[in-house]
Amino acid sequence: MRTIIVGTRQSALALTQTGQAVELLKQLASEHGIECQFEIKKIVTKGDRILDVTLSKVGGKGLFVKEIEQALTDGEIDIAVHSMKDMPFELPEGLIVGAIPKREDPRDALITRGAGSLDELPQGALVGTSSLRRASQLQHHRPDLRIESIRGNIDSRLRKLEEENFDAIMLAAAGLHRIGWQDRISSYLPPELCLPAVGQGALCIECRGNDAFVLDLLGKFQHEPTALAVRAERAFLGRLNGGCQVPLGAYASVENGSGDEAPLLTLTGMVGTPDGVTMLKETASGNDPEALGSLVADMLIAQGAEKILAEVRE
Ligand SMILES: NCc1[nH]cc(CCC(=O)O)c1CC(=O)O
Repeated sequence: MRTIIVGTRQSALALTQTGQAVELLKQLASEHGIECQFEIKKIVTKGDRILDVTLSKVGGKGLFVKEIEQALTDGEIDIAVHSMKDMPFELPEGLIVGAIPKREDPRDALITRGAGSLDELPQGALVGTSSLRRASQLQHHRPDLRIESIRGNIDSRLRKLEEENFDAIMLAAAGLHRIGWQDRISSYLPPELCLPAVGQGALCIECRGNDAFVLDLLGKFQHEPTALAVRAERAFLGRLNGGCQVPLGAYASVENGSGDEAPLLTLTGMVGTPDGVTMLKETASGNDPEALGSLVADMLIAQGAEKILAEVRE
C-alpha cells in the first residue's frame, strides 16, 4: 500500500491545516477505493528560524515554502499543504499544484483590545501589521492610525497584541477559523474596505508532476470555483510581478454558470502606496481567469501601478 508523506511547517496553523487536509484526503481515498495511508513530516523553514527580521528584508514569503519544496523534489515528502497566499508565483521545475481545495473565508479580521470595528478604534490608535497591503488600505480609510510592524506566527502575534500595547492587529480570518480561534475576532473587514492577499483563505496542495498516484487522488480534492478564482488572482499577481511583499491585493468571486454556461468571474485588484494616500482599484468580469487577471492588472498599470510597486521594491 502506498504511504503518502505529507510535509508541513510546525506552526499551529500549518499543523492544523495539514491535519485537516489529510483527514479530507483519507475520506476521499476511501470513497473512491484508493488504497493509501498518510504520514505527516514536520519541516523547519528559514522563515520560521528568522522570525525577528521583517519578512520583506530577508527575501519574502518564498522563505516558508522553499525548503518544503526541496523536500518534495528530493522525494522526502510526497505532498505539501501550503497557504495559497504564501506561494511564490512560479513553482520549481518538476513540481505542480495538485489541488486547490474549497476556500475558507478570504477576509481580513481585526482583533482589538476594547474596540469592535475599525471605525470604533480611538483616534491615533496603534495597529500591528507587517503587511504593506493591510497598512495601505487601513491608512487609506483611517489616516490617523499609527501602524507598526508585528511578526511571528498567529499565536505569537495575538500574544504581542497584549504585551506590546497594540490597540489592534490584523490577521487573515481563515487562519483563525482553521485553528478554532474565531472568538478572538472583533470584526471582519469587507473586501470593499480591505482587499485580501492573492489566494488568501485558499490552500495549495503541491506535489511532483510525475506522481500519477498522488495526482489522481488530489484531483478529487480540487474545488473548481476556488481554483478559477485563485487562477485569476494569481494571473493578476504575475502580471504585476508581485512576487515579493508589495502593497497589492485581489479578490475574485465566482458565479456558477447553470448548465453548460461557463462560470463568470469578477475580479477586483488594488495597488496602493504604503501610506494609503494613493489607492488604485479596478474591477472587471470575464470567463477566462488568466485573461481577466491580466486585464485588471493592465487597468491598474494604465494608472501608474508599476511606478508605485517599483518605489516600494527599492
Ligand atoms: N502570511 C502568513 C499567513 N499565511 C497564511 C495565513 C492564514 C490565512 C490564509 O490561509 O490565507 C497567514 C497568516 C495571516 O496572514 O494572518
